[in-house]
Amino acid sequence: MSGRLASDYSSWKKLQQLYDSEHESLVLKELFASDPSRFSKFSKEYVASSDSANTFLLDYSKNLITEPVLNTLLDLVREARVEEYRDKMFTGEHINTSEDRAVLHIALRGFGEYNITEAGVEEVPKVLKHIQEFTDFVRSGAWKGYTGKSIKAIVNIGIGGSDLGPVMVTEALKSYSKRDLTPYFVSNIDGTHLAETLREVDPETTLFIIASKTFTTQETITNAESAREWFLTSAKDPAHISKHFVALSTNEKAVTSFGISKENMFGFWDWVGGRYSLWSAIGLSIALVIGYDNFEQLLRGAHDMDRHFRETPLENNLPVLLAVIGIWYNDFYGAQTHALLPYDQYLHKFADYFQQGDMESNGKFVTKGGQRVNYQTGPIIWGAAGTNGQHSFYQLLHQGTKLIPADFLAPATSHNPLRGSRHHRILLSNYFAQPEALAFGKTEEQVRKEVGPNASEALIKSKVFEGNRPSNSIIFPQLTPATLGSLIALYEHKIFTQGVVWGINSYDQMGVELGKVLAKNILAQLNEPADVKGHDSSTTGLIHYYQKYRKE
Ligand SMILES: O=P(O)(O)OC[C@H]1O[C@@H](O)[C@H](O)[C@@H](O)[C@@H]1O
Repeated sequence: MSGRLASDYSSWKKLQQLYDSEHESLVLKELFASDPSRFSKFSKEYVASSDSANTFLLDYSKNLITEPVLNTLLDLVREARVEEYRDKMFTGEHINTSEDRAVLHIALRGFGEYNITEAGVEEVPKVLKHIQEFTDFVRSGAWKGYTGKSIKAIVNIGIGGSDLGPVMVTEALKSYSKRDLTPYFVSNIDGTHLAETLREVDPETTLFIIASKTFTTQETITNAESAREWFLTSAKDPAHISKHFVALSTNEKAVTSFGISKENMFGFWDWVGGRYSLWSAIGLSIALVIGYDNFEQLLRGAHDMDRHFRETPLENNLPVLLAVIGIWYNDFYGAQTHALLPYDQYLHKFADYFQQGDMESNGKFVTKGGQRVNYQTGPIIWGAAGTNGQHSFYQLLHQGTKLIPADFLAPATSHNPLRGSRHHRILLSNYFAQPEALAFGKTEEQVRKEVGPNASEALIKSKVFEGNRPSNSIIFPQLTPATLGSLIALYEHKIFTQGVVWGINSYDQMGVELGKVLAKNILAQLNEPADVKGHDSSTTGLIHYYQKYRKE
């Protein structure tokens, strides 16, 4: 994160040489055949320091790496001074230089372990206590709505980091949820999102959580105002708002001027990035759904991974290993994307979550020092829960022309062991089979044997799997709050490590601003065709078409 170009590092140049001279010989089938200890060499078991039940295995042996490649990748981490920047993060230095802010989501789950002087850190326990008390109050039924009924539905109104984390985690930990408290998440400014949600809920038993770090985000504030209007149509008296609206924000002034009292506000601080905020007050909906104790387990799981990241030598440091393997494909093999493929229905939002987590953090072409990079930075993150993807896009993973590194994740035990876990065994057989098929493929010779002598050459060629397609596999005993916390933090620190190597600021998001400004300008021009000014002919033509056909 020094602002230097990564391509200037001697280890980067060495990696380029290694790639040029060796990539053709990096063939998984041969690498495995020539080294019976490859799995034990390139896999590691993680055991959380405070909880031995929180454990997982990371198998990275099915990657196009050798020990010299991996060692050089780790040299790159050293040359980029990742450990020094990691320590700066953990001591509260302002590593988000463009905004002059510390990056302290780690302190939200630090349980007082760090000696950080940044303002706000000392208030973390107080906010957690507030979350705990409020959560217990609502879940027990003691918190009553304006007609004296208990809360049955919570509607989180937020977008980006104020939505995706709570959505992903409440889905992931649904088996821990209080089933008579239904969560809804409204993010899109498209009125359909709010309207369809309001059809499902009753104003007398609904709690609205307005989640916005800034409390100025157009989508969230507009949705919140519309929700308040809907609520008051039934409740009439604005005094009832205090029983049905709470806010999660850093902006007390905006919260109170919206009509939510200070007592109903859960605060956090500017050093919590939106996409790293589920550990903060933004996690209130999570705590309401799974209960405070489980929320705390989630934080503890993340804290244990923080400790692993801080204390483990680079060779055994799991976020660092994932990061450097990603860099190898992204910057030397030219891979454009990275797939996250959880074989767990509960994790069906995992890839969506890390789309923001990774792409908003590392989708940047300028270093911290202001130089244009001459290499690729963050990959495109995408994915879906297995086995659904197998019946749609896996064709391209197996036989397409693109290299798509992928992470496969799965629990050994399901929370829903239907028919004596028959479903789960089938699921896991696919989880094991797909990386195997990607890595080792099927040769022309094997195909010929299968199809017999009368098959056409074209048919034979179409059935060949070239293999040599890399992946990581992560397997854990069961998806628990603590394990999920560790897994999320694993990927957060992977993103951190890559950002430092690429020399970019992973903690601002300047790239989302331009569109917001243009939309504001256009919004003021939408009424009259004569007002549409200052655009290119394409944008003007599109707005005129809309004006011709719109109905109010
Ligand atoms: O929580 P807020 O302030 O409403 O912001 C929501 C989102 O707003 C987006 O504009 C940012 O790019 C995200 O990072 C952020 O999470």
